[in-house]
Amino acid sequence: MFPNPVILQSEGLLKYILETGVYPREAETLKELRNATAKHPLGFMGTAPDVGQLIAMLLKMLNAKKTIEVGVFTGYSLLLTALTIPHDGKIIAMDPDRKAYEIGLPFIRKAGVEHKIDFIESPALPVLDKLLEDGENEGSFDFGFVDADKNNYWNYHERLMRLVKIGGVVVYDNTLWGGSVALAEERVSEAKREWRRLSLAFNEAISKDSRLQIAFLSIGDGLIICTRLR
Ligand SMILES: C[S@@+](CC[C@H](N)C(=O)[O-])C[C@H]1O[C@@H](n2cnc3c(N)ncnc32)[C@H](O)[C@@H]1O
Repeated sequence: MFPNPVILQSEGLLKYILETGVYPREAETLKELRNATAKHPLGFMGTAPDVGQLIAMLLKMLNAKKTIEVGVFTGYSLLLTALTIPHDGKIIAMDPDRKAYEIGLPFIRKAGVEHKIDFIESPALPVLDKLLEDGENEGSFDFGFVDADKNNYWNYHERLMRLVKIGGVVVYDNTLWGGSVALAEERVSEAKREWRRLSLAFNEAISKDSRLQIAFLSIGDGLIICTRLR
């Protein structure tokens, strides 16, 4: 999500990073999608552009061709992924909110990458289960990005650990939940408490998961990058 309370960096520092190294290199269609999304009633809750830059680098380093996207919204991270993977790459993307996806669709079309996207209008869990029913999908994905409902993060994790190949990467967004994970509960607004609790539980569980190598970062709203080791 973006903009967000910045966790360990001042707003000035983030502004400096974005203006120096992120916005000048951001694809025009991504910029346009981001601006169009700002008019959404919920504002721009898409992936932060600096997180997007990191994701694009990971995708390139992995030579990712087949990816999963859980939580599309208007498609900032989806378009970013589609622009980064090769011409014959494929993204299976899921979100129950088609209306939001349609706000970003003109920019996906303009970028000429729609053919790489299989958008499924549905909550993600049944889609991931369906993919797993076909044994051929197990261990076949290079990359997954999760930016959706917190209460299901661990359910997504269990499934993605089977869908992503050994050596593949899964990235979880919003793992610091506005910095609330580092605050005492009484200092957090009622509205944020439940997802703070879920974030704490998920972060602890993933930190103990011996199947993974992880990098836990304070970029954007908090990011955990996991490599499947076995
Ligand atoms: C923070 S937004 C995703 C932002 C997106 N990555 C981007 O760059 O614009 C979270 C999205 O998760 C979606 N979502 C909520 N529950 C979901 C579920 N059960 N399965 C899949 N997506 C879900 C919401 O509809 C919303 O569009």
